[in-house]
Amino acid sequence: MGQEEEQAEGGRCVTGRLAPSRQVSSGQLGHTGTGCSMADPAQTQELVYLVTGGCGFLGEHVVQMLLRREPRLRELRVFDLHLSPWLEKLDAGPVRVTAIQGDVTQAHEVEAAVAGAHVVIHMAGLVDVFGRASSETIHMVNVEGTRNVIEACVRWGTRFLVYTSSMEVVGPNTKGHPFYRGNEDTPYEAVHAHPYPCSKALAERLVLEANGREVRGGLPLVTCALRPTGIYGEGHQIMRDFYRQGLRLGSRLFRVVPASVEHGRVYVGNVAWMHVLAAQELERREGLMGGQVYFCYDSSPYKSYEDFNMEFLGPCGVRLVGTRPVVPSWLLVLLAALNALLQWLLRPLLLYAPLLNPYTLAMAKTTFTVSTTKAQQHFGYEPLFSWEESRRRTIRWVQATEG
Ligand SMILES: NC(=O)C1=CN([C@@H]2O[C@H](COP(=O)(O)OP(=O)(O)OC[C@H]3O[C@@H](n4cnc5c(N)ncnc54)[C@H](O)[C@@H]3O)[C@@H](O)[C@H]2O)C=CC1
Ligand SMILES: C[C@H](CCCC(C)(C)O)[C@H]1CC[C@H]2[C@@H]3[C@H](O)CC4=CC(=O)CC[C@]4(C)[C@H]3CC[C@]12C
Repeated sequence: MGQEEEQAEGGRCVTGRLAPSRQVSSGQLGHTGTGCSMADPAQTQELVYLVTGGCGFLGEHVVQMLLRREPRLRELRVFDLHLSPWLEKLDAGPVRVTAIQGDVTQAHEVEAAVAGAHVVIHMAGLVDVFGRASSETIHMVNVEGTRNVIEACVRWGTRFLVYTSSMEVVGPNTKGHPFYRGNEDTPYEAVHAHPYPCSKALAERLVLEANGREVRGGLPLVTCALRPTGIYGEGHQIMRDFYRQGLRLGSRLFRVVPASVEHGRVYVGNVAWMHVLAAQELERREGLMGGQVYFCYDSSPYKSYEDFNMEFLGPCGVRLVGTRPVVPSWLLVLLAALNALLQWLLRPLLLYAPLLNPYTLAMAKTTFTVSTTKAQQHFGYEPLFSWEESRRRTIRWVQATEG
């Protein structure tokens, strides 16, 4: 198992919004040392990568991972609706980092960012299961945004596209059927009603169907989709919310779903590593990997959502009250429905978006775990971070969030 270096500091980054018809304008980072970069000077640095959604929770880890683990990187374009301040502190070594503020729903902005890129990792999206955004907005960003990325690849001759999909493309379904230690071939009735899983399923289909399309220059586009289960780790907003809630409730949280319901969870560093590896290997193994889906997995234990969170919140002083749910199931269903009603009633006045709603309750109550080795077999993926290391890093981050 790898022991990744701490995040690098230093260097500077030129940021700027692209003019619609211009190609990417970029700034050369100061060459202030190699930092964490794994770049081997003997290897030619020729590749241009684009990461959409590169300033999000997962995106930040992917950007850092690419800088450390892709020695052929010449330029890294980070495309996001909101650029983060940490971009300015990146130590990119000899790699040029170009920050692009842009919107995936705007085809011309996507085109300008893709032009000249060899590989695109597309993870920009609206991750919303709490009713913050309308279903139309979710569709526009997640589906039409993905369509724009594909069309831009075709137009500019970009051959390799890795899409961040989700376990939600499969389930849990609206009937609450368990998916127990399933793999990519396990039969499951995938029925979606919520806008988020619907959008991820549609976008994933677009990406997989685009595999083999002829891009500018006559060569085929090679695509694959990675399906993380619930990601955790440094930067995970929902974990932070639970921690704050626990502190507000006197360092306690109350068990609301049975401990027997298991959830697949995966460490953000391993999801990032899997993206980098998939992107690197697509070229060499296009026949095998093109058009394929892969669950993201590692050695994190199977537990209920609440028990899993306690692996990190427990050492930070929060305890989980109850070996069984402290609230009867019917009452929880009622509260979730009440929250949905309140959200609807209050919408003209304010945004009411609590963690509990009928959809999140259904998710929390349904077992969904994966057990697969497909990524290992197809492109040699092994988790970079052990469970112990993932846990240690996450605890340290939770402790620091309230510090
Ligand atoms: N967080 C999780 O547990 C899981 C996430 N995923 C997927 O991973 C990807 C990344 O998710 P997270 O990092 O968790 O979410 P995030 O919300 O932290 O990151 C998404 C990024 O996309 C950007 N973005 C949103 N709309 C955009 C637009 N119109 N144009 C350009 N950029 C835009 C956001 O500014 C943000 O930086 C998403 O595609 C999500 O569906 C999949 C499975 C699990
Ligand atoms: C917020 C839920 C837990 C709270 C339940 C309550 C209020 C009863 O205590 C989370 C339970 C399962 C989570 C989802 C799951 O990990 C899969 C996901 C995949 C994605 O692609 C995006 C995130 C998410 C939908 C994740 C969101 C939070 C939960 C619903």
